[in-house]
Amino acid sequence: MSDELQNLRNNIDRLDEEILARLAERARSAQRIGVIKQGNLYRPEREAQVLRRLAAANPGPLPDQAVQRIFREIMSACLALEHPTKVAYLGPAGTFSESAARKHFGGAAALMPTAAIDDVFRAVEAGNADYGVVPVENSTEGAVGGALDLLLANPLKICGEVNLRIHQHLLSKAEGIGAAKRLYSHAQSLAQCHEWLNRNLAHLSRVPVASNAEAARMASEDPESCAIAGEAAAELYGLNVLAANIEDDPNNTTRFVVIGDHDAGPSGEDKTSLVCSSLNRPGAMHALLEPLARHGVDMTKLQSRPARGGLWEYVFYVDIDGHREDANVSAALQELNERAAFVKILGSYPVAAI
Ligand SMILES: C=C(O[C@@H]1C=C(C(=O)O)C=C[C@H]1O)C(=O)O
Repeated sequence: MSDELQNLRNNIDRLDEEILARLAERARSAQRIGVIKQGNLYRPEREAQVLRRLAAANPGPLPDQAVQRIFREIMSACLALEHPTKVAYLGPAGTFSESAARKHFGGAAALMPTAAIDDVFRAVEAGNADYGVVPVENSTEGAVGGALDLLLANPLKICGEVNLRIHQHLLSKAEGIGAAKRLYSHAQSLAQCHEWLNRNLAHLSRVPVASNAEAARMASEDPESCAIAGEAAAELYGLNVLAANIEDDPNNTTRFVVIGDHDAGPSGEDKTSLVCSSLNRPGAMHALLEPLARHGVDMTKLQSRPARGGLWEYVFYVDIDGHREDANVSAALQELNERAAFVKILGSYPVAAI
């Protein structure tokens, strides 16, 4: 081995020991904070601030995202010293919801798969999980209506958001597509790859199933089939990737929200989500949203859903920039409240840091 190589490795060994000693010191500080806080240690706003500060201070050559992923894991491990955070998600193992939960809570969290989205809400409400992660919208396919309805009906709060780039792969137990007779996937995933499928596999019958992880499981038992699912499902079920990244939109992204029994404190870069309905008279919708513009509050999402119980009546899901405790947001929300037939604040939370 050359002297230079040996020297560099010696240097890395010494640095690793320094990093390890500092990690231990950091973990002890987090433990002491746990004693002072007594109770729930997790603070989404503080974690977002840590990740943003480190990205801003990053001297390179590691990219900001790599630095943030490393520190996400450090915080996850520090938090687990108290007790591993229990997070419910729409299962089974291998779904994109699982990847979103991992991305947000890190490797030390205890993830709990559930059979349906409403079970995620139930697990958190019953205290069987500390938090839940649910998909709310996809950049190709739009709103996940069921999740929006549950957010309205449920007392839980949104305390975070996760954006996950969704890469879809064509998977099979077989080495090639030649013998395949069926294609399994979730309807959302089939829709996200619609054009690619029409161009490349128009002859194959498409079978929608409960989740893409379930599709991967079925394909693992049936070599005459293939599935569309993500990397996590491919690994879990030992499938070959016959074609990678087959989503039609190269920016295909799903937005998830984190739900818990409280929302988050202000982090300096926040969003607030609410649901409202206007009085049923001309110009009511404009009157409802006008205070936002007047107080300089940016609206980043406006989505309507049919209101349960009234034919052709709608509720509106609104996301705005800022925390509900920020002066301009608080003033705008108070006026909106006076003008609306109904308002529910779903929560304020940090803008996704990674
Ligand atoms: C240590 C704290 O508690 C938790 C652990 C954090 C960390 O390891 O940096 C950050 C926020 C909390 O989720 C804190 O509030 O500062």
